[in-house]
Amino acid sequence: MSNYEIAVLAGDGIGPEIMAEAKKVLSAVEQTCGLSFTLNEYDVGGLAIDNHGQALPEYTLRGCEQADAILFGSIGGPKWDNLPLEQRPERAALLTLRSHFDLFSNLRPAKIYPGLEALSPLRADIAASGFDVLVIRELTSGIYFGQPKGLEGEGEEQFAYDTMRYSKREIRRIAKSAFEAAMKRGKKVTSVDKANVLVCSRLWREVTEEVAKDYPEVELEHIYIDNATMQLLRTPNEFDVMLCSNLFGDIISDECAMITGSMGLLPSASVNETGFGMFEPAGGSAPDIAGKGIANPIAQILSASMMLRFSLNQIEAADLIDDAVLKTLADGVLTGELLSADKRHLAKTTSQVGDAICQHILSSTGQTA
Ligand SMILES: NC(=O)c1ccc[n+]([C@@H]2O[C@H](COP(=O)([O-])OP(=O)(O)OC[C@H]3O[C@@H](n4cnc5c(N)ncnc54)[C@H](O)[C@@H]3O)[C@@H](O)[C@H]2O)c1
Ligand SMILES: CC(C)[C@H](C(=O)O)[C@@H](O)C(=O)O
Ligand SMILES: [Mg+2]
Repeated sequence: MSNYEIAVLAGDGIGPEIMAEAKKVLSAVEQTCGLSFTLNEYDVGGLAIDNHGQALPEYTLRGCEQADAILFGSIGGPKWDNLPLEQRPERAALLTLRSHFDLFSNLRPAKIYPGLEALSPLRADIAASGFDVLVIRELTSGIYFGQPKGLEGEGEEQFAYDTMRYSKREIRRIAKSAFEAAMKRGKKVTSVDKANVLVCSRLWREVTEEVAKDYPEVELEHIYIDNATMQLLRTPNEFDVMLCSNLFGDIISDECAMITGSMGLLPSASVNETGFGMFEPAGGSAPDIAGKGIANPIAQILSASMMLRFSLNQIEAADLIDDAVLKTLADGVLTGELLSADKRHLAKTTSQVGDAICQHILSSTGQTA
């Protein structure tokens, strides 16, 4: 029997609530697929600041290094918002983990699920035309990681700046990820940039064009970021794979999440060149709903599925989870944010949605919870 060591970093806000459901799902997968998971839990983020004085304690980092994969919840929240940037959970833990493991390739698949078309803010006839986009976001460079400088100057002349930088090597490897993904999907890459203004974007275009030559079957188109945000709403089914730099991918993926109906539906995989990865919802710790048992656990559960698919090569188990999620949504077992105001009294809790997904997994082999 294959046994996998998973570093589980639930984090803050809704993190522990939705992680509890992903753990249940992994347990259902153990019972049905003959796999075994050792889930090692570590503090991270604000919780780790409170418990250990730093957002990414040494024991957490070592635990991640020893694991086969990292399952991450979400971090941050108002309690830690006033810390200096370099100590905040987002920078000190999340960005450090991404950089430490060189998790440059971030996959964020977004689609409108059957039966949930009415949830999309897209116009009904446009939503009916379909939406199934894979955002490929460069995750370890760009403006997030350019040399940060302290404040300089005085008074009204005081200034701050962040530096956007990209090397050809960094652009080439993320572009390859996008073309490889497009080969398995709709054979189209839309590269998002701001090449009418930014030097980094000019280089981005040049290198992307070079990479495209190795993939003659894949159509490459370029689009400016501002236009991309608009066309996503106007002609969403024109997109297949969207290749984005770090900041543009952050913004585009939140827009894609909302087109599907909820931030709570968007999973993500962040992988390096060896296939090692960290898997986490694209959304955050959602302080506005934390502690109420109403967060949607699906993004976290689908992130566990991406972990099985992309890092552990357990395709059958991943398919089983994805299928169980589809069935649960089709059954109308939905958290409140997926329901219109007049139907909100029918909302299920985080835990009820997790249970329903487990039930579908177990019943696939005739077991019951
Ligand atoms: N990967 C991460 O850990 C991560 C990602 C994004 C933001 N953050 C952090 O999270 C904190 C809150 O950020 P924010 O409010 O800008 O973004 P957010 O993604 O936490 O929340 C945005 C909106 O989406 C909703 N939402 C998010 N996840 C949901 C879910 N599973 N189910 C239902 N609704 C959901 C929230 O209720 C909120 O209305 C900040 O500290 C931010 O830096 C962390
Ligand atoms: C929390 C923040 C640093 C992070 C990012 O910007 O990458 C988040 O928004 C995301 O999308 O994963
Ligand atoms: Mg984001």
